[in-house]
Amino acid sequence: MTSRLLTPDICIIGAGSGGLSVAAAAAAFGVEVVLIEKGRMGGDCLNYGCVPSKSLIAVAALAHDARSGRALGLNAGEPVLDYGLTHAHIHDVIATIAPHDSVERFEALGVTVLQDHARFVDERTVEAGEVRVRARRFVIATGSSPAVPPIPGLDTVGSLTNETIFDLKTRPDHLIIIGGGPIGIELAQAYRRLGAQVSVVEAATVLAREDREAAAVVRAALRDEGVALHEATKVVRVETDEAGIAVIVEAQEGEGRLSGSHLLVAVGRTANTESLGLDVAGIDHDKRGIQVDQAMRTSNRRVYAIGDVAGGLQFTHAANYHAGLVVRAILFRLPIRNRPVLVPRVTYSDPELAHVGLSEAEARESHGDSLKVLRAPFAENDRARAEARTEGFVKLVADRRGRILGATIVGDRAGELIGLWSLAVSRRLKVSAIAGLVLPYPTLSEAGKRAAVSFYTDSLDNPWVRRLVRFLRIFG
Ligand SMILES: Cc1cc2nc3c(=O)[nH]c(=O)nc-3n(C[C@H](O)[C@H](O)[C@H](O)COP(=O)(O)OP(=O)(O)OC[C@H]3O[C@@H](n4cnc5c(N)ncnc54)[C@H](O)[C@@H]3O)c2cc1C
Ligand SMILES: NC(=O)c1ccc[n+]([C@@H]2O[C@H](COP(=O)([O-])OP(=O)(O)OC[C@H]3O[C@@H](n4cnc5c(N)ncnc54)[C@H](O)[C@@H]3O)[C@@H](O)[C@H]2O)c1
Repeated sequence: MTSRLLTPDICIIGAGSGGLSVAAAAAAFGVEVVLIEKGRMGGDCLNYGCVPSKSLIAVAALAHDARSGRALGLNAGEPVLDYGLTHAHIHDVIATIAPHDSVERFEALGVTVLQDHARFVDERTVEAGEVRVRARRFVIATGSSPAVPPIPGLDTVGSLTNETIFDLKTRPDHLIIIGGGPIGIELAQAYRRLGAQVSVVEAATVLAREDREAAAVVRAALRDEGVALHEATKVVRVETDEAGIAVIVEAQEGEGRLSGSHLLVAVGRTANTESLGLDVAGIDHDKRGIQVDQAMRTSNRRVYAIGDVAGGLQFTHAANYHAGLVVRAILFRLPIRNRPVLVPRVTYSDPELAHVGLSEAEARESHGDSLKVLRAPFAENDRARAEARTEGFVKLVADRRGRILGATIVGDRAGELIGLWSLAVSRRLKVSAIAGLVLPYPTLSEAGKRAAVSFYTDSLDNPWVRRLVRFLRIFG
């Protein structure tokens, strides 16, 4: 077999969130780029992740709003679901975005797109089908796949993952979900709101990576809506039964059995490192993914790894952030440093749970007792009251001088509210910057300002401040 040799400046493996961002930016600067994708352009986020899940969540939110209007005097009746149309909506949204990530668009930008499986054959050559690519730099952006836990019976019952659940054309009657991370929780609430019975089996606690108080608010909302949460529960085995699928579980109370129509496995991700030829290319990797330094460089100095495969944060905007860093390094040879603390995250449950910067626990480790924890509950925010969305709070952590170290928001539209705090953390702002902001009334963002203002609450009782105010009165 004769193979064609390409010698671009940059070769990117994987056309998902990370790879496409590198390709688009490099092509915009007129750099020669080869992009290799073995599956669907757009990767997980577009096809099996963010986009379909948020489209489903949007329909579920409409159903929930229709029901919750009753308490406010608006009875729209019980919503009637046509899941066929919900399925169509999900895939219409994917189809609307797909041209932006398509082979056609990238070729029009000047990128050579190869639709094949890529693997390294030596330290500076990648093979994709009949093409060999020798590039000045390589960027591995191969993402991750759903992890498969070693649960007896799992391979025989026909379970779902994020790669298959959005293809269902009918709504599950009883969806059992193994795993209470962001995937499990977002989809549990969505299917429950669409009328399914939903049970979540979680080995530890739901949303365990999040602030405990904030996760408790989401947990309470899910329970209120009728999601059955089984925490600290181990899956012993799964088998088929007359309902469809049975999950045998073990908790402190003893063994139990959950019977459902469908089973979703959402227990984390496995980095896509297999069959990439990493060892022949001298690229170190382990169970978490490809090992990179702070500059996203692998043990092979020609090769960078970004996004889910790089073993750190697994978010679309994290992959985009990594992409921006490596473009700066490869094109302009600028020094770069990956700073995960700047990357916000949002779980799109309702209420949403958003976070950026240090958590309270992390900040306490580095700042000890001098740490200031500032809070404002949405129950005291007028817009939240008007909209009957008073659950949740804003929590800030600041050092003793008021520098903002981190923010957690749980509540309605928390994902939209976290942007301001991302700016505060990345620009090392002090609470005074936010306390001095003029914000429109009535908005949810005022809760954040209120938390910032509370930094000064102590000074209201401070005798020196009071004395100063009395003294200044002398001047008329
Ligand atoms: C259900 C779900 C919901 C999510 N929701 C959100 C969300 O709301 N917000 C958010 O920020 N993140 C979300 N994520 C995470 C987000 O999807 C990922 O973090 C993001 O897609 C990672 O981008 P990436 O470029 O690293 O990988 P991907 O987007 O997965 O792209 C990797 C690409 O590489 C290709 N590839 C792999 N191996 C090879 C090879 N050898 N040769 C050629 N091509 C290869 C794959 O086919 C794939 O297209 C969600 C994930 C899931 C599963
Ligand atoms: N809104 C978002 O940005 C968003 C949404 C979905 C996914 N994601 C990304 O995708 C990643 C993967 O999500 P995920 O929810 O699959 O993973 P996760 O690792 O965040 O959570 C998996 C959960 O499954 C539990 N678990 C593991 N094995 C189990 C078992 N055998 N039985 C019961 N429980 C078990 C773990 O304790 C954990 O709580 C996330 O970490 C996130 O980075 C992001």
